[in-house]
Amino acid sequence: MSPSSQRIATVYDQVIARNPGEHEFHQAVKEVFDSLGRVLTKFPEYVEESILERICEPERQIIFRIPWTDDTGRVHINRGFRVQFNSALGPYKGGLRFDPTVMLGTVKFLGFEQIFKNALTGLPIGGGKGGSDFNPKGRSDGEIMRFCQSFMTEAYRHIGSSVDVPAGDIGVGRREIGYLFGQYKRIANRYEAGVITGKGTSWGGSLVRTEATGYGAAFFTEHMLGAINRSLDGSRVLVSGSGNVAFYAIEKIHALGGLVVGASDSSGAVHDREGIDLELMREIKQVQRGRISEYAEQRGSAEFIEGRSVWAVAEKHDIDVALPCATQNELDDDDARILLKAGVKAVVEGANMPTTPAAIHRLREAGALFGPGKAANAGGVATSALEMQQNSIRDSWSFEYTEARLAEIMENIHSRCAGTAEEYGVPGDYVAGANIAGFTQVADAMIAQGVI
Ligand SMILES: NC(=O)C1=CN([C@@H]2O[C@H](COP(=O)(O)OP(=O)(O)OC[C@H]3O[C@@H](n4cnc5c(N)ncnc54)[C@H](O)[C@@H]3O)[C@@H](O)[C@H]2O)C=CC1
Ligand SMILES: O=C(O)CCC(=O)C(=O)O
Repeated sequence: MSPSSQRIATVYDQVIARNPGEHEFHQAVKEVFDSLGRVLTKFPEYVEESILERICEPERQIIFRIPWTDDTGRVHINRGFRVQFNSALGPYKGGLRFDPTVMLGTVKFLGFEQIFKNALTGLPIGGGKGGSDFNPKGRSDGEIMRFCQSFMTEAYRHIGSSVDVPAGDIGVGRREIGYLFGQYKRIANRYEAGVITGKGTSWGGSLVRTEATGYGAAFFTEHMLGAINRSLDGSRVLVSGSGNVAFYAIEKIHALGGLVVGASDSSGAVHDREGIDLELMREIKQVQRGRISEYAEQRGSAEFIEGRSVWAVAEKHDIDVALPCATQNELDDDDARILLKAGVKAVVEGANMPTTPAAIHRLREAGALFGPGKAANAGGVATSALEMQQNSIRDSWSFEYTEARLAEIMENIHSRCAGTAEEYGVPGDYVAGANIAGFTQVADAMIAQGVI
């Protein structure tokens, strides 16, 4: 084992020992560390300055009680988190997730990913993430509002437009951002628009932020396919999920000439041979907040596959491209096998860490392209940073201009990942390219800022 590999193994063992039971955090750290052997050999100062040890330790972790009252008057207690991971490049930036599965390890894995993703955008934002184990499913608007107000009653002390800027993630969309911002404004007694992103466009939000993660993932996919002389035009595509990221990924893939023949939610998947009808999907998922089975009930060309993931559609349909856009570890080794048999050429992560390490290995061994989330889904946070820019100059940009900025940022991320992979002797390895490019930028800034 080389001295660099030895050091990486030692620090990884320390991460496991210091963060027991946080398996998703361990997984995220390992995926980055696996790319860094050559980097540490080339830049011994990263070892001398203990950058690996420092980058795995959040600068600050806040855990708090969230009491709230339901519509019957019953009091509930949830747990809130904000992990302020790394501020070497700018104020902490990253979303909030409201989901019953959220625990400290979840927020740490997401916050860790966010450090490198935010670096790749080329914009001045550090890495952070937050959330709660609150389950918004089935809750009334009033209950959601009271929960968000209680969350912000504690969180407001820790955030600010130059300190830490939250946004949405799973279970947190425009409605929740509104309630969170309203409570911040009330307690802080100032209209500090840049304190949170994903706001409504009439009160400080940026056009394109809603669409940005999905659109960005589609742009990134198009660049990856371009590198092997293919394109989304005419491609048969599967997208998992049917939330914010999935919906707008499907919209842009269709605009670029692809056909998305499957989507899903946590109850199952739909297979639609004629392509997902987004107006029907919008009505069911965004307006009625219903289940995806209702889509199949109302659409003649669609079939509901109960309790299975969307990758099951690849047992019945040839597939060129797959975009996991729902949640972590949702595409495993068996799914990768099914997708490869169906002819998949590229898997691109719209979600954060949705592909298991074994699945990534299988896909890459088989010669399929693999686009990691920290690069492919960075369009959301990048557009959040554009929202912060607009807030600070009290301006709002047109849809066309903002989308053009997003497209340019995604093109730059693609060429940075591809170029870095080439430079380190692993052409086409977007995982290594993204990890090395993000890590070196953050590490250099940490060294420049001293031991803090
Ligand atoms: N919203 C954003 O701007 C960004 C989100 N992401 C990531 O994208 C992913 C999706 O986030 P959003 O679309 O914002 O959340 P969302 O709450 O709008 O949608 C999540 C979707 O995933 C589905 N889902 C959850 N668990 C599932 C499972 N086990 N199997 C199948 N479907 C399942 C839900 O039914 C829902 O359709 C997450 O990993 C998130 O961290 C990444 C970058 C930015
Ligand atoms: O826009 C943001 O700040 C949040 C984006 C996010 O949470 C993510 O990239 O996973």
